[in-house]
Amino acid sequence: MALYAVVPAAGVGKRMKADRPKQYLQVNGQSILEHTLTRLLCFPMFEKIMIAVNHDDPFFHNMPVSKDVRILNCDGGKERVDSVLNGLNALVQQGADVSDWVMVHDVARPCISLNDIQRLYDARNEHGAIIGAPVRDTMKRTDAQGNIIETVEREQLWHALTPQLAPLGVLKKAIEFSLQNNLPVTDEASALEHVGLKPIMIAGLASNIKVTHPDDLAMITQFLTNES
Ligand SMILES: Nc1ccn([C@@H]2O[C@H](COP(=O)(O)OP(=O)(O)OP(=O)(O)O)[C@@H](O)[C@H]2O)c(=O)n1
Ligand SMILES: C[C@](O)(CO)[C@H](O)COP(=O)(O)O
Repeated sequence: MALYAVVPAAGVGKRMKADRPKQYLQVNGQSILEHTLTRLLCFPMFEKIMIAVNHDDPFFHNMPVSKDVRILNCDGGKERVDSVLNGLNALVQQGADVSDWVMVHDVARPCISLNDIQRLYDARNEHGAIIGAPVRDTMKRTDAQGNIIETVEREQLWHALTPQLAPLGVLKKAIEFSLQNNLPVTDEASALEHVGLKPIMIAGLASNIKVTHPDDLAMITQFLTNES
């Protein structure tokens, strides 16, 4: 069975408060999107990489990486889950089979390691598998005013990261079911859980952070500089 990637990249990056969507901010002379796609392209097993971009995206199609033979693109959607579903449907339209494997990876996670991708692929199963990082700190829940309400048990508590893997048809049906039933889907595993599946957690590098807030830029610059 073939392996495909879907890269949700149609967000606007509100929390980054930048002059452009965060995936187009530059780090070491390249946009975050280029860092991420270049890294995914280094994993030879990806048959095709389907990136979901905003319909009016003024940047993507002018980038050399958009011309790579393995890079396909489709329109993103209102929410991340809609962009992912659009990507899955676009892959099927391009000839992917529902029995093929798909990994979904945020464009905003440029520090993904090829080793983590390989380990996720090696863990492939019908329930799905995701890359995560175990929580390291004591976790607190607060009220809206920041008053600590409780300490959250952190045993077996993880940060869900990406990529997240599943059989393409299984994930597509799980997302469609979740949307039809108004169930919350913030990652692929939550959709799989909604249909009773139990994806496996694979411990990955904590450096695989999602660029979300302005202070994340310094961190990924450090990670990407140290790797090069
Ligand atoms: N409608 C959307 C919303 C998000 N994403 C993508 O989903 C990933 C994770 O989402 P997030 O970090 O929340 O990105 P944004 O939605 O851009 O950030 P914000 O919530 O701060 O606006 C990102 O790669 C983003 O581009 C997407 O493809 N389509
Ligand atoms: C999918 C994800 O990266 C898992 O941690 C995360 O949920 C995406 O960010 P969002 O802000 O929830 O869209």
